[in-house]
Amino acid sequence: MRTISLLNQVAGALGKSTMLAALATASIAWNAAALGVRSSHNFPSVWGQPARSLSRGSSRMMLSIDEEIDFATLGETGDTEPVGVLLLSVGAPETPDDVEEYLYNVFCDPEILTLPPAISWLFKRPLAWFIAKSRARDAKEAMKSIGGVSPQLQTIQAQAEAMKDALADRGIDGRVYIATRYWHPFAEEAVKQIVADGLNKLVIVPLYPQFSLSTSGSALRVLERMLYSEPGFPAKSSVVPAWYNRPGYLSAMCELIIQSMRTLPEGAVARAHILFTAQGLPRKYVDDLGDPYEEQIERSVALLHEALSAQGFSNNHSLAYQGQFGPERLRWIGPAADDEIRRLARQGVEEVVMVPISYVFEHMGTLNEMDREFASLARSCGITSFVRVPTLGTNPAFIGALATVVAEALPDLSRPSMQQINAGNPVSLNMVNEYTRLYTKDQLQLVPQEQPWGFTEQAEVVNGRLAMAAITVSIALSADPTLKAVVAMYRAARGMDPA
Ligand SMILES: C=CC1=C(C)c2cc3[nH]c(cc4nc(cc5[nH]c(cc1n2)c(C)c5CCC(=O)O)C(CCC(=O)O)=C4C)c(C)c3C=C
Ligand SMILES: [Fe+2]
Repeated sequence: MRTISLLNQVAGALGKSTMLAALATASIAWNAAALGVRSSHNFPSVWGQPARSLSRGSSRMMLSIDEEIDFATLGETGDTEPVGVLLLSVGAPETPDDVEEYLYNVFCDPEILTLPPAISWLFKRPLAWFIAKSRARDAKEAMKSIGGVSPQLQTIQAQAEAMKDALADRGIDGRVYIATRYWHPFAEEAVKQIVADGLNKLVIVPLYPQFSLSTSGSALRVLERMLYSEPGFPAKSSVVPAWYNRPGYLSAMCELIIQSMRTLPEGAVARAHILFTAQGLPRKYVDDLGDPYEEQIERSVALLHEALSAQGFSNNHSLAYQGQFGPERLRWIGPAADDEIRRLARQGVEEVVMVPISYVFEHMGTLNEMDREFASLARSCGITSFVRVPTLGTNPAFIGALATVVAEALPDLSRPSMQQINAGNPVSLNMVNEYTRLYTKDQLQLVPQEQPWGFTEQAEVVNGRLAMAAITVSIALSADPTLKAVVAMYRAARGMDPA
């Protein structure tokens, strides 16, 4: 189980019993804090999560790969009403000082760290805090090593600007907004602006070419809740969950790959091995939750290889994954990129062109992991030429592809949902919900909500119990009322050696 594995990871560093005691103590502190203290920080997109996921289990969305869609025939509405375009991404800390809080937000995401609902409300925030604390130092160092700032938001802002122009070129009055999952601007901030701007139409485009529950899925879940709970949320909205197979994306990628290949020493181009890399994902997402990410990554590679071959670059190629973390036994989709580099070197490969296919902006994973760690590993293994293909950024062909993706979504928006029902067409379950009012605002509030440091009914009951327990324990330990003593008692009670 993912959760247990992460617990084990932390436990590995501290010793299981110490960690349990620390967690229990943190939990007491947290719940005690819930008696009236509210953080000065606001993390709307984290706090807005229901404790129980709305669609865990077998009803998970599974995207099928449909090669038959003729994208060129979509679009063309002739409608001049302004359209909101909401770009979704991960978000990055602005400075090294933000790192801990940012990681806390990441690990509060139930799509990243999933706890059983029965204990989630009690342990999730202390556990997220604990993991964030234990990862923060390395993450801060990594951030400092790339100049102390992640270029992510700046690039997305430039992408948004460029998209506005590309949409205008297509006759669309697009207003482009940004929502990042774990840092500002959060989805709530973006939606507030969209509502204030009075937009009636919205196309949501995750800046992830391939769909994963852990990325686009998580961000869309937040927006789905807002669709039902935010007055003024654009009445007509559409999502493009994945665009890894769009011709514009593929040709922009090919262009960048070929440019990088041409920087290789003369004569080496044909010999170079193209190593496609993608962000890793715990195998459990694919095997147990039906995450289509791995399948879409593999399809991206096949399509890119096909497109490159058509331009005379039918080089040997392979696929590997990066960014894995956690304990050894947490299985990730593979192979891992570092293992693949070693394997290629063992086979005598001397030129490697590494292509990141799941990111569309530079960030820690490209600037630190690829440019420093993988490049130095490749050198030490005897690979003489190692070239990393840049991410798409504001590449005009790529921005054009995204603008086309938006244009293609417009006919969907201009068809009111009731029209579909009246026409007797099949519609999504969401649309049925809309019309049967399965989700009303009141009903939504019945879903247990995660709260920041404020009151929840559960927290109040537990606060009472935990406060009593804490008072009892501190009286019993009045000679030495410290965590160390609590841990010692805990270990003694379990018949363990002293820590
Ligand atoms: C189990 C944990 C994680 C999964 C699964 C995951 C999937 C995933 N992530 C990206 C792209 C990015 N992730 C970023 C940050 C980030 N992601 C995780 C964890 C998981 N991601 C963490 C803990 C963090 C924080 C940084 C770190 O400690 O590594 C970023 C932003 C980085 C930056 O701007 O500096 C990106 C981009 C994809 C595509 C993906 C799909 C499976
Ligand atoms: Fe990530």
